[in-house]
Amino acid sequence: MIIKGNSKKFVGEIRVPGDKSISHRSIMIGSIANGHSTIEGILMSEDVIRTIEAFKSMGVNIRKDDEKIYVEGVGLKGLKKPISEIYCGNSGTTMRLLAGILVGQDFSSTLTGDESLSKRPMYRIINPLKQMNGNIKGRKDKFPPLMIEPSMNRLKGIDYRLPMASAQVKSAILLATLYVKGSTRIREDKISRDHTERMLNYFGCKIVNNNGLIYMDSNNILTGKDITIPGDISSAAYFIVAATLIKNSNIIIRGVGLNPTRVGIINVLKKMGANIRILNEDIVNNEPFGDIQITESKLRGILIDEDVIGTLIDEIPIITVAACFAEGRTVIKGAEELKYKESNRLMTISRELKKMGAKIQLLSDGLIIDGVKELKGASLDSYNDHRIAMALSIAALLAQGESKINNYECVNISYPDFYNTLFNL
Ligand SMILES: O=C(O)C1=C[C@@H](OP(=O)(O)O)[C@@H](O)[C@H](O)C1
Ligand SMILES: C=C(OP(=O)(O)O)C(=O)O
Repeated sequence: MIIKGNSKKFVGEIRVPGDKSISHRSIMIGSIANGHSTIEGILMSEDVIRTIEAFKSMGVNIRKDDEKIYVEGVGLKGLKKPISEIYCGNSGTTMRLLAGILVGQDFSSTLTGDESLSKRPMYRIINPLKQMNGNIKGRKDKFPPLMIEPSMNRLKGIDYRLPMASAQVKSAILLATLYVKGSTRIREDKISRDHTERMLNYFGCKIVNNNGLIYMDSNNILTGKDITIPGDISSAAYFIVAATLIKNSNIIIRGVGLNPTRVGIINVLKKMGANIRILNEDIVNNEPFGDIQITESKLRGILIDEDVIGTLIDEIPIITVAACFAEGRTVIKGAEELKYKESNRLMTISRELKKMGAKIQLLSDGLIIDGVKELKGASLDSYNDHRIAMALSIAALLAQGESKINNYECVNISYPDFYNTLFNL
């Protein structure tokens, strides 16, 4: 993909596709609920398609027409043994959350992934699921594939302190709790997204998240529901940063999810000096959403520390791009989790932006970014990581001269329409 720099103003209204985290959960929870669920606004990207295919392979009837997805929930115990391994592709969310559901089934299953997912850490879910009496193993007990055997109705609740801020680990435990005797208590010291808690609650489950202390009872019955999925703030993030930095820009992004555990990008950019307004706030199926208006503004460097990292974890590559154009120094700390994503994002984003003239120091748990006057076009690589490809594309638009983004097709993982929306703007 060739991108010419020096982009002219962004003006207009856009929508971004449905939230990826909520899309995965709508299929998973809809499939194991009793009765029909209708889902509007789902993200049809490679990661979410992996989740849809996984549940289809376990006998769930999932149909799509132009606008909606119809899921015939089979109930907690209604899934069937898949005829082969379940391939989770590039999707950590698919593998980790699905493992939580599968430890509660009466059949054995194997979860595999692509080259990137096969290197991502799984001990973080294997450990708590084993403590719950789940019968789950990984390669060297740490990596995919995951092999799961029936636990013979021996699953029990757990009292667990999350060792890292991870919604995927928390969600695997909560989904397994649907199949246990007793109750589960999870303590999270740092915020992670709470879509699972919100959706389980919406489907009728007894669950509370009180400032990071989550309590869930067993013996829940889930009932199918209608779900509308708000736009993905992680996808909106690229346009929010672009409109902030491109002269005379003024855009509105309609219908974006504004869950407080996800709006770190907005809080941080505002603190850096961005002109961002939230309009028309509302709530749908327990999830807040609204419109975001962004006008061009000057940014200054700030400290982004570990307390907020969980609320903007997937946005750090694009925040790093914003920081390159801010006045002064931006320090990102407590972001070690970025090393365990589709690529080591601390390393990949800093390495590629440096090719454009960025001033970035790599720390063991973050980055120090000194603002520069300009970036220059370069030949860049995404490392097959969708968030890196999109962040670099915005950097390329803002740079002087032309850039080439190699391996840009990975945007299909979370945002197949990314380049269409970008070039229309
Ligand atoms: O639960 C989810 O939907 C996700 C949680 C986050 O991962 P971790 O739980 O590993 O932090 C995030 O990076 C990922 O894109 C989606
Ligand atoms: C890390 C991500 O997703 P996952 O963990 O589901 O692969 C992401 O979308 O940036």
